[in-house]
Amino acid sequence: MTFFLLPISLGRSVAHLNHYKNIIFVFGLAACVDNKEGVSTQKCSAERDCEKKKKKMEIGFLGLGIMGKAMALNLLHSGFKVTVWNRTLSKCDEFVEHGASIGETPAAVVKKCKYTIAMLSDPAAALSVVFDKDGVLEQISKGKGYIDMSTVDADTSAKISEAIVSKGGQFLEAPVSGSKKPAEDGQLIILAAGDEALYKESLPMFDVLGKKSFFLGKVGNGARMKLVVNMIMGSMMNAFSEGLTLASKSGLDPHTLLDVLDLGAIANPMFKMKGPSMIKNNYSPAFPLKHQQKDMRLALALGDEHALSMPIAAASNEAFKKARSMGLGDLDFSAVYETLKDLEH
Ligand SMILES: NC(=O)C1=CN([C@@H]2O[C@H](COP(=O)(O)OP(=O)(O)OC[C@H]3O[C@@H](n4cnc5c(N)ncnc54)[C@H](OP(=O)(O)O)[C@@H]3O)[C@@H](O)[C@H]2O)C=CC1
Ligand SMILES: O=CCCC(=O)O
Repeated sequence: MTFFLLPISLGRSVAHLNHYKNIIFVFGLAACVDNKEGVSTQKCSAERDCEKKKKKMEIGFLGLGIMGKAMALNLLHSGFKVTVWNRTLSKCDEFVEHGASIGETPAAVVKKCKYTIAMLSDPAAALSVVFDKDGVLEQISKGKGYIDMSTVDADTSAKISEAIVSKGGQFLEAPVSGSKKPAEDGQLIILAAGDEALYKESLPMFDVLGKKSFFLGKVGNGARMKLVVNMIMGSMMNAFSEGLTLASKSGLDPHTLLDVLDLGAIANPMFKMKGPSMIKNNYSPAFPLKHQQKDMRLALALGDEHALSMPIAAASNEAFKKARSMGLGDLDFSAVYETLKDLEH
């Protein structure tokens, strides 16, 4: 632990508090705590050095959707210099008032920045941003790193990695666990794999974006881990929806079901957070259902590779597909609950 004097600053917004999330106040002294697999803000000998390091890091950010927006804002509020790009370019404008620059194309962003992060919807988007005209590949070169944090399959990640490395660049996949709120609060769980040197260089950024980073080895392992986690999550959401529906059909109060669940062995943050809004039919999107169905599909493809029978995941995928066919793809993935109500009529 490194101790240093810190001026006490109160009354900041949550985003600004994110700077200090690794800092514990002890009688006017503060300690940088290592909570990131052996690496964290303690790498800097003092907060002053961390700030200098951040200001020197020119970071590109591609994809300002639900997750990308929160992540790019956290980087900006933590003192990084950030250049943003989004396919719908007008979404970049609001970032300028937070100190960001705008890049006209992915290539322009990579040209300007030593490190570029991408947070895009799916494999097609991740490939397009790299390989299409004005894409990342046109400007990636030795000394530049590309960090794809989108949820994609291992093959997509490998294709991108090979292309980046063939141009002399470094590649890291780093999908995340955690949704809109953890992204806003800098509390994501980062599942990185690929170039280990780039992983280590990325830790000052990951310290801002997440609460824990894992380095999982070769390219593809981050994607695989993420798909396994989301396959479990999607299956749980379907079991939960069936439980809520069965409780209602049986004349039980679904709120009481939530209370019972929360006290027992299967209590979990997802039931606790999503349950009350599901009961109110509120599906304001944190994790869009279309992305959850994409993840189920990709996880099932991973199961195919290993001839693994996954009947629960397969049934859950069908439910998410049905929800998409009902026009619910842009709502939160908890809207899969609606498919059961549809069956009631
Ligand atoms: N939301 C969540 O809770 C979580 C999401 N994820 C994953 O993170 C990624 C982003 O998710 P999220 O932010 O929710 O998604 P959004 O749908 O909110 O944003 C998707 C982003 O991808 C861009 N995009 C889509 N298609 C293309 C394309 N062909 N070319 C270039 N850009 C494209 C969109 O641009 P445009 O604005 O122009 O449409 C937008 O910036 C996904 O892979 C998702 O699975 C991971 C953890 C949690
Ligand atoms: O990919 C989305 C994951 C959402 C979550 O972990 O809550």
